[in-house]
Amino acid sequence: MAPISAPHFVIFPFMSQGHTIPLLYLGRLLRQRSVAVTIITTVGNSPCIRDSLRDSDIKIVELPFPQEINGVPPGVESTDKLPSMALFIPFANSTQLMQQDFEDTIQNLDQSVTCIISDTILGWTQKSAAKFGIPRLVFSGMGIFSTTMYQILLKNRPHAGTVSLDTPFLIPDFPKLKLTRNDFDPPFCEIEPTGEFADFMVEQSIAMEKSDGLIVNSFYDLESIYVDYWNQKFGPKAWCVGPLCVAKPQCTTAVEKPLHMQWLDGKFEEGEPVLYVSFGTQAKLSSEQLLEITTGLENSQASCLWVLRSEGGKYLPGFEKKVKKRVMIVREWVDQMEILNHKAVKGFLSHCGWNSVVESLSANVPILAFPMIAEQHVNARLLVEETGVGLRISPSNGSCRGFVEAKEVEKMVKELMEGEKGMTLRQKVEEIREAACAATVDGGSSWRSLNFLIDDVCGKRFSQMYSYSTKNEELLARPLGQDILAINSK
Ligand SMILES: O=c1ccn([C@@H]2O[C@H](COP(=O)(O)OP(=O)(O)O[C@H]3O[C@H](CO)[C@@H](O)[C@H](O)[C@H]3O)[C@@H](O)[C@H]2O)c(=O)[nH]1
Repeated sequence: MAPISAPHFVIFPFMSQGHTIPLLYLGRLLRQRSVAVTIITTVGNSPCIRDSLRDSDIKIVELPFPQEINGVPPGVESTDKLPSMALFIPFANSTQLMQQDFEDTIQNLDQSVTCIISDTILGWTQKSAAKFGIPRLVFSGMGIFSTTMYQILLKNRPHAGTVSLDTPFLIPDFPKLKLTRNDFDPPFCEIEPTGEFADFMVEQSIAMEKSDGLIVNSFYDLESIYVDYWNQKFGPKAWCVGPLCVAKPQCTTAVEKPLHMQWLDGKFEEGEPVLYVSFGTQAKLSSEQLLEITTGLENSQASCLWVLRSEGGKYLPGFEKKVKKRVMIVREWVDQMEILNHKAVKGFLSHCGWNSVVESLSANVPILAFPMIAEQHVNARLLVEETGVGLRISPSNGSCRGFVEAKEVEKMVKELMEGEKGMTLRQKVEEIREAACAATVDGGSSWRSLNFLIDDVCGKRFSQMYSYSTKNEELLARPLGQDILAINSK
């Protein structure tokens, strides 16, 4: 009889906070199902990952990050530390130089590899997976609505006849949906996208199509028609296994509450609702835009907790003094989930990065959308027009993309925090939160989807040996018999 061996998934996140954090949660969910997990990362990113997984037995393997990459300062191994997003392509392309080390690692791990889960931006890993005959599942970090819209744009070109970036066009098969080219980030807003970014993304897209599945940090009820559509028209098969943030462990060690959490406690005691403000880890605001936002927040009279690290310190000292009682500015990394789940937080002024979206909805917090880059404008459409869980701040030029004035920020913050529209949103957000919870508990759609995914990758054998449960934290997948055959002997 072959040796007993449980499935072993190798997870290789892209070096970017918004792409890594959800995959660490996924690793935890796989561990809860008795799947062995190895995370591949770089030397520079590993301390952070090790710290975040310190309570877990997930294995972490470090590979050296390529050196002397055109324009990328030495030591920068994560996109949020890039001095400019213009360096994104050299940074992302340089990861291909890790291929040999990655393949050596795959071959030399103690346990044979059942499946590779890697980021869409690490498209080259598809070739490595194919070389060893290992299934590769892709993770892009995006929701399936935006993924589908980008794919429709690429394949069906519904925007081909538009005269301007703001001319609305219909989306085939979705007659109620209208988008503009400005919903898509450059170069995809062009009718014929060209250049190194376009070429790079087409390459990643081809690698995705050759892969064995797409893991989505979402849940079926949130984007059901787009999940079905994707699975019928495109592929690879989308597995909605989120919100992955449900796997975030509770902090059990007694640590002193950070000042901003104490401030939130105080606001809650005063009965003062708080707007949480954060624009994620990648977007950069111009100092002019920052000034409009600060003025708008100040005039709205709302209490705000604003996480603002690198952007425009130039304008903020004065602002901080003026609004000291109502606005708390935090300049370091925060536990965003903890903030969103605080009882005082009643709204989120957000850039609509997908993780922030799912975290906010899971915490029952409606969103005031201020999209900036990447697929965030498309996410904002989903939240505001498709799902009714958000309001949107509109630029003054009538487009969905452009400069936002202070009076618009003020008006929309008031509407979200005190207005009727804000009230209506809250009911819808509550419904979505309930659906998100239902999806992830035992028997829910995401819970089942992850179990089916494991079965699918393991050739249906795993569930015959294990009954899944996420309730027992000690032994979450219960072996039904002792004679477990090798699931993936090489
Ligand atoms: O101080 C902080 C700042 C961020 N976060 C976390 O960092 C993640 C940020 O992710 P996201 O909200 O998606 O923002 P970005 O990092 O900007 O996301 C990039 O990646 C996402 C996933 O692909 C895309 O949806 C976005 O458009 C893209 O900008 C979330 O889990 C946050 O909870 C913290 O915990 N503390």
